[in-house]
Amino acid sequence: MTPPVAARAAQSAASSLQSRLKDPSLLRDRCYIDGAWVGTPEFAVNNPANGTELIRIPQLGADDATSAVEAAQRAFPAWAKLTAKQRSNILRKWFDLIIANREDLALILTSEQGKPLAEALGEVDIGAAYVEFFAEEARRVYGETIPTQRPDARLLAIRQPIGVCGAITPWNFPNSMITRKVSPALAAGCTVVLKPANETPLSALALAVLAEKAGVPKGVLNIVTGDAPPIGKVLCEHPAVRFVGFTGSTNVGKILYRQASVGVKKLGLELGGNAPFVVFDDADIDAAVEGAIVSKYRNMGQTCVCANRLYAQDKIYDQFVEKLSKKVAEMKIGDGTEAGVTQGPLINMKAIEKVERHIADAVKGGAKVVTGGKRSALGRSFFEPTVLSDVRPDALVAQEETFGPLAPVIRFKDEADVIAMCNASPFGLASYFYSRDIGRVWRVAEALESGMVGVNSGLITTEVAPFGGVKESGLGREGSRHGMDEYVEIKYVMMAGV
Ligand SMILES: NC(=O)C1=CN([C@@H]2O[C@H](COP(=O)(O)OP(=O)(O)OC[C@H]3O[C@@H](n4cnc5c(N)ncnc54)[C@H](OP(=O)(O)O)[C@@H]3O)[C@@H](O)[C@H]2O)C=CC1
Ligand SMILES: O=C(O)CCCC(=O)O
Repeated sequence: MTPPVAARAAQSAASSLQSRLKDPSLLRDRCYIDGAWVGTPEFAVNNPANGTELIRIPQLGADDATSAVEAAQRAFPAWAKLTAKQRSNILRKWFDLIIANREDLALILTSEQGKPLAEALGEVDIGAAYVEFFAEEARRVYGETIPTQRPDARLLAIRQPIGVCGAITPWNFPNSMITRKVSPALAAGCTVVLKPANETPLSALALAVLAEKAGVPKGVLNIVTGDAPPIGKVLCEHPAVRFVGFTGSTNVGKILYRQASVGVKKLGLELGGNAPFVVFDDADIDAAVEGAIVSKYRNMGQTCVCANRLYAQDKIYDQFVEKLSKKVAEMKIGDGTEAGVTQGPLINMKAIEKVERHIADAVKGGAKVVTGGKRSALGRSFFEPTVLSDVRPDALVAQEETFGPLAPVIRFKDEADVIAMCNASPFGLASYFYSRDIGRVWRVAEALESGMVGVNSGLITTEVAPFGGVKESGLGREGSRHGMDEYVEIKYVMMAGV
C-alpha cells in the first residue's frame, strides 16, 4: 500500500484539494521509483490562481535519477518480452482508469496550472486519447521482409523497443504531454523515467497512481521530481538511457541536445514556436475570428502551437481587428474552477513580464492597444486578454514566442509578402491560415515552413496526427503512428544458408 499524504505544514491546503477529489489517493507528495512512493516532501507546489501552497513534493537530484534509471533498466527485459497484446491490455486499463477519474484529474490540473476546468477536462481527454491510441498501436509494430539480392539468403527488418527512455515535460500541458511520451514508449516495450515540470508535478504523479492500478509493473514507469539540470544530465548521459523526449523551451532543448551527444543518444525535441496566423481577404472572417480565439487564447496563450503573430490582409484588416477585439473583451478572467471563466492566471510572474515587454515594444513602434493591455485587477498573474493593432512586422512580439494572451495584428498586402514574413523565423512548429481559394490553400500550405499547418482551423492537435516542428522548433514527431518511431530501433536480419 502506498503511503498517504504526509502530515506537515502544508497539510491544510493539501487536504482542501484532497477533500474535493472523489479519490483522494490521486494526490501524491512522493516520487514514484521502482514501484515505490519515495522521497521527502520539500518543494512547494502552488495554485497560481490564489498563491496557496497545494502540497510539497520531493526535491530529488542526480543520485535518485540514477536509481530511477537503474530501476527502469532492470524492468526493461521483462516488459519488452511481454506480447504486444499484454502491453496493449495494460495500456487500455490505464486509459479506462484515466477516463473514470477524469474529473479528479482535471481538478488537480487546474489547481496546479491555472487553466479553466473545461480546458483541463479537454486536456485529460486528449491525454487519455494518446493512451488509447498507443494501446492500439502496440499491436501494429510491424517489421518487413525485403526482396533478397542473394539466392541463399532472406532479408528482414524487425522493430524492437529502443530501451530505457527519459522524458522531460513542461507545465503548460501537465497531463497530455506525459501520456503523449509515456504511452508510445510503453506500447513499444520501453521503460521510462519521467521528470515533470516543478510547477505542475501533481498531474504526473496522479497518472502514475492510475498506471500502477492498471498493472504497469514496478520500474516500468518512474517519476522523479526535483532539480532539473542534474536530473536532465543523468537522463542524457546515463549509458542505459537510449532516448530522451523533451517538450519545453528551445534553450533547454539545445542544452539537452549537447548533453545527449556524449552518448550519441536519440532525442525527440518539441520546442518553442512562433506560429503565424494569416487571414486572407477571401476568408470567412467570422470563422477566422473563432479560430484566432481558440488558437491564441486557449490555455491563456501558453501553448507551443498557439498563434503568436496574426497577419490580416489590407482589405479585411479593420473588420478582423474589430470582430476579434469585441470577442476578446468579453472573456471572463478568474480562478479556472469558477463557472464561466475562460482565462485563468498565467503560470508565474515571469510570464506576465514577458507579455508586458512585448506590449511595450510594440506600442513604442506605433501599435495601438485595442483591448486589454495590462495586468488584471484580480492581481497575481492574471493578465487581461489583449489585442494590438498596427503592429510592425519587425516588433519583438513577431520575433519571440510570447506565451501569453496577446494577439498582435500585423497588416499585409499579398500572398508572397505574407509567406515571406511567416517564414522569416528560426522557428517552424505550427502555422495557420484562413482562405476559401483552393489554389491558394495548396500554395500557402506547401510554402509555409512549419511542421504543422491549420487551414481554416485554429485547433490542430489530435492523437491521430503527427505533432512536431522543423527548424529550431524541434526534432521528431509525437502522436500518430509516427509517434511510435521514436521508441523503436530497426534491426536488419539476414538469414543466409537457405
Ligand atoms: N514547447 C512548449 O510546449 C513549451 C515552451 N516553453 C517556452 O519556454 C519558455 C520558458 O518556459 P520554462 O518553464 O522556463 O521552460 P523550460 O524549458 O525551462 O521547462 C520545461 C521542462 O524542462 C525542465 N528543465 C529546465 N531546465 C532544464 C535542464 N537544464 N535540463 C533538463 N531539464 C530542464 C523543466 O524543469 P523545471 O520545471 O524543474 O524547471 C521542465 O520540466 C516559455 O515562455 C515558452 O516560450 C515552455 C514550456 C513548454
Ligand atoms: O503545447 C503543446 O505541446 C501541446 C498542444 C496542445 C494543444 O494544442 O492544445
